[in-house]
Amino acid sequence: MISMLFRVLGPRYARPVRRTVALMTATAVVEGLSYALLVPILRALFGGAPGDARPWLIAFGAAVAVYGALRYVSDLSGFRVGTTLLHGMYHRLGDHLARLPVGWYGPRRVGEVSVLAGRGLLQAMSVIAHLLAPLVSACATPLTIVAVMIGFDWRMGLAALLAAPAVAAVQVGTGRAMAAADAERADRDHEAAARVVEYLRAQPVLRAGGRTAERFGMLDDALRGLQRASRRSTLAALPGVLGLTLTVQAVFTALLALGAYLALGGDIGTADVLALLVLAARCADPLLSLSELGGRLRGARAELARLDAVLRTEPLPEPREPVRPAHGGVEFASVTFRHGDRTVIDGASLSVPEGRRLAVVGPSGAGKSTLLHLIARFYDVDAGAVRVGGADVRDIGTEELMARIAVVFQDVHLFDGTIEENVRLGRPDASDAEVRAAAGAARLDEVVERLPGGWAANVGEGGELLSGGERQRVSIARALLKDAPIVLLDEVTSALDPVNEAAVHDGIERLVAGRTVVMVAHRMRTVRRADRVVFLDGGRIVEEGSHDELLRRGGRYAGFWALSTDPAPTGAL
Ligand SMILES: Nc1ncnc2c1ncn2[C@@H]1O[C@H](COP(=O)(O)OP(=O)(O)OP(=O)(O)O)[C@@H](O)[C@H]1O
Repeated sequence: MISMLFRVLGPRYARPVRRTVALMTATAVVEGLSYALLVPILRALFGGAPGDARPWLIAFGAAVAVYGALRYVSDLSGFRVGTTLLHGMYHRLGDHLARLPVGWYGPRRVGEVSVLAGRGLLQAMSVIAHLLAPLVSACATPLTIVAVMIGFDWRMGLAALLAAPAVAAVQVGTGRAMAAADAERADRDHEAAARVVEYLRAQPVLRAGGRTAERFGMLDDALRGLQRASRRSTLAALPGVLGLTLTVQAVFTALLALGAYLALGGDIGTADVLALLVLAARCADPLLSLSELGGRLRGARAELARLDAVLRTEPLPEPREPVRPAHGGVEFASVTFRHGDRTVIDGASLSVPEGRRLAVVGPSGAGKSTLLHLIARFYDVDAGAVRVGGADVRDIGTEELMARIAVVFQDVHLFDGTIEENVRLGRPDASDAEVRAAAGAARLDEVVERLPGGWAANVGEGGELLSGGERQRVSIARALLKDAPIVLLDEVTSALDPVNEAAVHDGIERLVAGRTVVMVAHRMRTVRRADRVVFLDGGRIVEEGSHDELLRRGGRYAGFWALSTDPAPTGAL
């Protein structure tokens, strides 16, 4: 666990943690040594010379004061390192998430990562802020006490030392026995948290479906699963707690018996036995606290493992010697791409010369959006190559590639800020006039005029205060502002109202003018804008040509349009 902790922390934070652990160990040792002074004190008090106890009592007071000061400093250091780490880890996780391939962000990931970044990170980092000091103390203080006992009487000391392997064995056994129950509980916990997020997000759909009073079955199941897993994990912990208590008591009883035996044999004085037993009793508390600490540590370890898994997910490799694309053309050379076992793009080859437009058409699930994602290198291909400007996208630096590509996808995400801030994301250093011009070209200015607050109007979380068509206009304005030579367009499938439809159409016309365009087209009107069309089915390009050629050929493409335009009125396309 310690190596996982240091790996998660990274080299920058490992050193302050090591320093804090050293300070905590020193504190625990001083605590143990201060207890050691009880032996001469008790010896003097019960050995018939109580006056001899005075200097030892003063030394004990001084040792307790040193311990108190060290404890304060080490607790403060643990707390400070914990909070600094928490802050640092948020940044580390955030930076790492920003470098992960966009394709990594599947629908489940959002719930998972939000739980991890919130509660998970807190729990993982609580190891340092709250668990490290008691853990170090629970191990180092008893060991120091045992070392002192060996110094006073090796037989009693060695007998006490036997507790160490016994306690370690119980702890390791409990950890192993609990591993499955703990992992299940942590999984259920994450599942339930993700379902709560899903339930909240699904409110509009549930209400529209009239399921307001009804409970969300999947959430109920997840919560029931969590309850069962928690019960199993609590029950699984019981033998460990009991085992630890019995072990500690057994060792203490053995020490008591050994002390009595030695005292009766005259090998050791009664006062010494009493003093050593008091020392042994001081070991019991920290040892018994191990069972509670163990449970909390296991919980933190599960979160640490999740954090470790995310941090170990490799970002797409950056090229060592990046290549600059020579032009704005796009090419697929025998590209195969799989999602898990499933081949989503199967040996696709195509070419879009600079300034030309390619429409991608095909049934749902054919792989159309994936084709666009591969151009923007959301994922790396499994075979073949995707080239932009003649260069393999894997050989182009991410920034360079992103600078050449503007995307307008169906699900537009807006940040909770003003319209202007959202448009400016396309090119953060654009002048106000450029932002206004792009917004005008996307007919976003009409939306701005209507909104109270105008340009400063807030769009709400995810752009919820704007309609779907209005959000599309923001996305088009962003792409226009970016002024990239290649445009990837995934056409909105849902119907827009006539005003928005016309505005989005106008905006897209301006956006695609003079650029290389690859667009997923769902409407005949969009396809007509393209120079060439590929018809994709099951990840394969089954037909390719101009719209008119393909219609004349009477193949899959012609059949597809016949089917999708009938019985819908052709005017809608
Ligand atoms: N993250 C993912 N993990 C696993 N499979 C995925 C993932 N994303 C997409 N797929 C699968 O890949 C296939 C192609 O998906 P894609 O979105 O490219 O199709 P599409 O032609 O754009 O569909 P539509 O027109 O319905 O949007 C689908 O069967 C989809 O289920």
